[in-house]
Amino acid sequence: MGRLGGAARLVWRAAPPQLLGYLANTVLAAGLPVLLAWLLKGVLDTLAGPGPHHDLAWPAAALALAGLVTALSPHAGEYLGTELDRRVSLHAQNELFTAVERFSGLSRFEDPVFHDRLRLAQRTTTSPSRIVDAVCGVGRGALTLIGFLGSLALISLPFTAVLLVAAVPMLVVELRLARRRAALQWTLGPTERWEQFYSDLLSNPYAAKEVRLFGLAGFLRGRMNAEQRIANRALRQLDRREFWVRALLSVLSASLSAAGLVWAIRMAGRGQVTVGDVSMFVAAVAGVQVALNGLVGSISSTGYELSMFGHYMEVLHAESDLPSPERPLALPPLRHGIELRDVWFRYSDQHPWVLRGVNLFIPSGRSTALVGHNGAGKSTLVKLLCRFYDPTRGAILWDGVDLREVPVDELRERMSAVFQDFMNYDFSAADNIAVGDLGAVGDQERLETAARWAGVHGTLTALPAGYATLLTRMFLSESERQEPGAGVMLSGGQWQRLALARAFLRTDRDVMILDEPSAGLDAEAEHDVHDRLRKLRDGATSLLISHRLGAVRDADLIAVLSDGVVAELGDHAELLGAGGLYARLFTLQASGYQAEGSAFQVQGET
Ligand SMILES: Nc1ncnc2c1ncn2[C@@H]1O[C@H](COP(=O)(O)OP(=O)(O)OP(=O)(O)O)[C@@H](O)[C@H]1O
Repeated sequence: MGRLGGAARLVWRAAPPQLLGYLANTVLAAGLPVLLAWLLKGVLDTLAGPGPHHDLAWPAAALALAGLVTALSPHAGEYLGTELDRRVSLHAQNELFTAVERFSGLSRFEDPVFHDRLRLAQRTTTSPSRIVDAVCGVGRGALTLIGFLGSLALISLPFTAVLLVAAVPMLVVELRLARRRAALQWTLGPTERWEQFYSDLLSNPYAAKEVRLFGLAGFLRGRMNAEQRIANRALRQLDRREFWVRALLSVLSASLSAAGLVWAIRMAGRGQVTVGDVSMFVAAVAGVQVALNGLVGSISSTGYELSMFGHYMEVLHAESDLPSPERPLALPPLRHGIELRDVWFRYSDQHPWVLRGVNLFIPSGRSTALVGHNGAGKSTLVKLLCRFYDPTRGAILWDGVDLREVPVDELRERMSAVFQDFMNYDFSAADNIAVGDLGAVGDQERLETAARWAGVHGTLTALPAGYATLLTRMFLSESERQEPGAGVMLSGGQWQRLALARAFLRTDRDVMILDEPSAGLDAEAEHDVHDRLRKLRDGATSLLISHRLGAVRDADLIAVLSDGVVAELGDHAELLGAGGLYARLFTLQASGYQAEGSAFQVQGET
């Protein structure tokens, strides 16, 4: 009932006039067949009586009018139903993604169960209008049924009772089938996700290189087909079961009608009922059966749609993945620094520990660097700083205030970041930068300043439409595709610079996080970017992660993450002197630049 109420409220919020129109049409459609049958009986009985038949003009006109409205009503219903669908779908989709926006962390997006639920919830955004449709179908069926049952009962009460009793197993069976179908949709979730994954890989331009070079297409297609076969097998089983059950029920209902018809004809032959009664009987039996079938179908599809709508409601009412503080504290501007106090973290209870008691103070106004082997947990630490997850144990304190005590949006407003796995948006170059701060949309001066900082301004101005050039060819219309230079693909390093420009839009923020900001850049560009970053980080609070140790050596503080803890801490000279992991890695990297007998040395190293 809760889901039914939820669906009804949603439809009412989305399209009140369309809903009222649809309901009115439903009532009309329900009453018309009964009215038609009675009018026809009246006309036939009058005709069968002694003539002349001057009093037939009005019933005939009413019959014609009822016939006309009967003919128009389904079209009106279809139009109103489709319009209702459209409006409800838009409204429901908007509500769904507003709810998804509430999940401020990342864990839900990494949870397959959540993905299955979201996929079904997206698919059921038209469910509310279908539920209304099905409930209307129930109402319409019930009204028609009552009308015809009343009419049939006047002719044969026992036959009416038999028809009604025969409907009970039909209803039970249909409800069970509906429940099975809804359950199957849920069970097939992982299969459908795999299938989607393979089909995306086969058409994704970013995957196309490897798929072609390694000859993966046939392999992926085979796996995709295998998943589809698994789903088809399960669906086919259910379809077969539905077919046999429904065939059996149809035979039952057809036999009943035939028996009734034989009985009515014999009665008329004996002169015990009129011709009009026979016509009424035939119309009523057909009407009752159609109405009963419709009613049972509507009840079962209401059940199915309500089960599916449950996924939508679950997403809508799911708790946020990050608990929000009951009495949030204001986040002060960072004065002293951010402290990680005995931070332990693992992605879930089933995952191993990534951080095992990290203690680190990131001082305000200073540059800190974080280094360590692949998989040491550097990016994880960054994600904790942005509060994409909460520490499993321990706390992160912003000038002594626990990050869990402040509104997460406020925290993120204070940060600027370039992530290791930054996004390439299929937008224009200008919008690709502006997403770093939506306040900069259309502010060409700000965008250009950020692009200059990232050293990408020249590249962007040289594009066919400058900053307005679309950085994709995926969304161009047929005519746009013909234009030379419409939709340009950037190189990896150029994308990296755009990601940097995005972060540079936020230089006024309290903390700047740079996770491998120069990974895709050529040597000159890397040198240039780090030069700029050095200037930018001077006097600002920043955290730089880089495997290029030459780039982190200027940091005021370098932390080495190893085995889930900060194993070494100090500036470049101190860490080199300590002769630990940092010294080993630095020396190893530096040796790569020192060709034997070459005059080239890593800057500052002798
Ligand atoms: N979303 C996730 N779910 C589960 N495990 C994860 C997730 N992200 C990372 N990990 C695991 O956490 C560990 C630390 O990963 P992280 O990305 O933080 O390392 P890193 O130090 O940044 O590595 P790299 O230098 O290669 O970028 C790895 O073992 C990784 O497999």
